[in-house]
Amino acid sequence: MLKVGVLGASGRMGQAVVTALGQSEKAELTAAIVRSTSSVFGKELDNGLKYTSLKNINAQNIDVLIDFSLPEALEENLTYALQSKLPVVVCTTGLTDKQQQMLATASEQIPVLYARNTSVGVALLEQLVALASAALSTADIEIFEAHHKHKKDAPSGTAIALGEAAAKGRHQDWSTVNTGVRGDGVRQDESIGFSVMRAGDIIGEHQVTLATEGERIELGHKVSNRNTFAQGAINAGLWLYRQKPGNYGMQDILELNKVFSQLLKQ
Ligand SMILES: NC(=O)C1=CN([C@@H]2O[C@H](COP(=O)(O)OP(=O)(O)OC[C@H]3O[C@@H](n4cnc5c(N)ncnc54)[C@H](OP(=O)(O)O)[C@@H]3O)[C@@H](O)[C@H]2O)C=CC1
Ligand SMILES: O=C(O)C1=N[C@H](C(=O)O)C[C@H](O)C1
Repeated sequence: MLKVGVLGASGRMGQAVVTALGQSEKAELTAAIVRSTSSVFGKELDNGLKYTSLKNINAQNIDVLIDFSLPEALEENLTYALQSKLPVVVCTTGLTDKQQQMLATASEQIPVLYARNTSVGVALLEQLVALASAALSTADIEIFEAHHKHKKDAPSGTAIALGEAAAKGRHQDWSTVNTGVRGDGVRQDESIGFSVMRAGDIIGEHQVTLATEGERIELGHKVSNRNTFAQGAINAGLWLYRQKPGNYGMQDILELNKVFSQLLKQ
């Protein structure tokens, strides 16, 4: 059994991972990690473990860390992973460029998998978007995303990843074409803009539109249960535990790059 430490264990996603681990035959929860100021700190979980903080855990009881906390916690979490030489699956979104650089630097010493969306469907969608963007090289590309009213970052990490995939399909520099959330003004050619909805309990929806005069393609993905993300993160942990230090993504696990390049050769 893979021993998993969950960072941000009290949150919406942390709880989904805790539940999924309780039902897994391949991985188990060995540390439910929260801030020492968390309202659940010290409380007991169903399996008898207590919510604890990084300062109080024993790294010997952990094979891999899964991080579903918030960007504010990234540095402390990564420092712990480095000191303890533990692989870490980072699922937090809204990271700054500097924080993403921290992940790259850490990956020289430990295996790091950064997944802004751990679902299989979004990993595939990224490939489809890159392909469609390359094939319809003059189409206008816009990205819509919808999430629950508690979400803090916008556009979502997934929406940004889809924008990056679209730019990659056209060999464009993302920072040049990224226009952020659309506002006033006429659309500039090649710009990629975002529309954002925050409402109710929407778990996560994304749609990429490629529009030309007279027609448009819409590529989308909807999640109806957080277990989808939780299972993806656990599978990522099971895979990452066997890897050497390096910077990985969901594409590496699913080997989608290989599938697509073989398909395109036919
Ligand atoms: N990659 C993916 O597939 C997905 C990624 N996400 C991302 O995961 C993250 C968490 O989402 P969600 O579960 O909805 O968020 P929640 O707000 O429900 O949970 C956040 C968690 O982080 C903890 N936390 C908050 N602030 C700090 C801090 N300063 N230091 C340490 N821990 C802190 C909270 O603990 P407490 O307050 O108890 O101390 C809580 O456990 C977000 O970035 C979200 O975008 C979400 C879904 C899927
Ligand atoms: O905060 C969320 O809930 C989600 N965040 C991720 C993101 O920002 O892309 C993934 C998912 O869509 C849910």
